Amino acid sequence: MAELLNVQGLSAGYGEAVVLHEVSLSIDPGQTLALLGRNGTGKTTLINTLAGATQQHAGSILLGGQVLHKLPSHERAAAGIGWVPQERNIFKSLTVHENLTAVARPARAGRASSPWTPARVYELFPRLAERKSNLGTQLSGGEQQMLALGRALVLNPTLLLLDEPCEGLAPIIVQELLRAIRRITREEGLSAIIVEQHPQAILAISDTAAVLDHGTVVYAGSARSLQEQPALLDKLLGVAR
Ligand SMILES: Nc1ncnc2c1ncn2[C@@H]1O[C@H](COP(=O)(O)OP(=O)(O)OP(=O)(O)O)[C@@H](O)[C@H]1O
Repeated sequence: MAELLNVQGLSAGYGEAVVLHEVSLSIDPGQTLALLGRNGTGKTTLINTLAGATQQHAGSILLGGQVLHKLPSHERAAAGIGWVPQERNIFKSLTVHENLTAVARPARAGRASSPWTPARVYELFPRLAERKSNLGTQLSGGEQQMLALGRALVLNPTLLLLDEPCEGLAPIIVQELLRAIRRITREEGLSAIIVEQHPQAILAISDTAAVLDHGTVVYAGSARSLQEQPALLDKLLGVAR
């Protein structure tokens, strides 16, 4: 099967500072990759680099065979990247519905599953349907995260980049979001890279995993295998046992 995402020798950072060192990874169509690592190891920098929001020094990024690393961020969205940054970046002065309709774009030709529309986002997150006319400023943290995810979905991407989607949210909302993410990836077959602080929850809904340390990949392999080796996982994440 042809890879969906192929990253080779990626070095990137901020200005002259290099944070990622020769990162290589790949994702097959329909697969979910859990991106793990201690604080400050470069997870957000890798997500932002794929989205075109850092200084890339070396390496290549191909999505479905298309060269991404030479494109500016907005053209990467058009090429199929659905980025949900850590800051969520919703338009706070627009309503929920305006946030969704402002960015919606038709699905690519040849797509197997139904395209994402604002109506399908409301079906995924009934809370957003109830808040349709509310401004972004009037939403809870969980609702903002649902809207940020909905906004990425209506771009009809081929690869979702989710940076700590559950950060700072109440456990009941985390469960709701994880269920939605599982539905999007498992049932709809959308590919995703997910950064999360709670490895077990995210490994359980991922096919593969990559662990970063000091900006380099120190584990790349099956999510289940990592889940079944808690001692290795703790070692890679620097957790004392
Ligand atoms: N805008 C920036 N300018 C300069 N350096 C930055 C910037 N953002 C992050 N860094 C540095 O890059 C390194 C990696 O940070 P990054 O946020 O990618 O890590 P992370 O693994 O996502 O951490 P966390 O789990 O805490 O979010 C850190 O040393 C950080 O200080």
